[in-house]
Amino acid sequence: MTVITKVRVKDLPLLADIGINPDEIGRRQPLVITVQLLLEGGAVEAIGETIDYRRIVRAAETVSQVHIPLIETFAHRLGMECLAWPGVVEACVTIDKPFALTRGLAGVEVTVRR
Ligand SMILES: Nc1nc2c(c(=O)[nH]1)N=C([C@H](O)[C@@H](O)CO)CN2
Repeated sequence: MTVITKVRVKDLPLLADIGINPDEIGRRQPLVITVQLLLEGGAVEAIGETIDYRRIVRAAETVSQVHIPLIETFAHRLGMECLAWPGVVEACVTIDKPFALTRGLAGVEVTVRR
């Protein structure tokens, strides 16, 4: 039997100093972030055998503290941080930037894998 465990934080709203345009530097804009982590190992019976999803929120908040030009870079940095945690073999980070376009919703998805 195979057990596949994924831990997810979905649609986390976050303010970040993000953007390639000069007027986007030094101010914070809303992002909506979803992170899904794939864990190795079997059935989870205790919090110590998984990733506390509050840790994902804290990591996203930490990445949002510095200016990052591209949402791809933000997603990659957050994914790499999560991948360094015990038992995480894959991190998929989706970021939407709700006010980037006057029409449509801009977003990216970055997956990093061990
Ligand atoms: N693929 C991307 N395209 C663009 C990004 C981005 O992060 N990834 N960012 C911008 C600007 O910062 C935009 O949000 C405002 O003009 C443009 N294109």
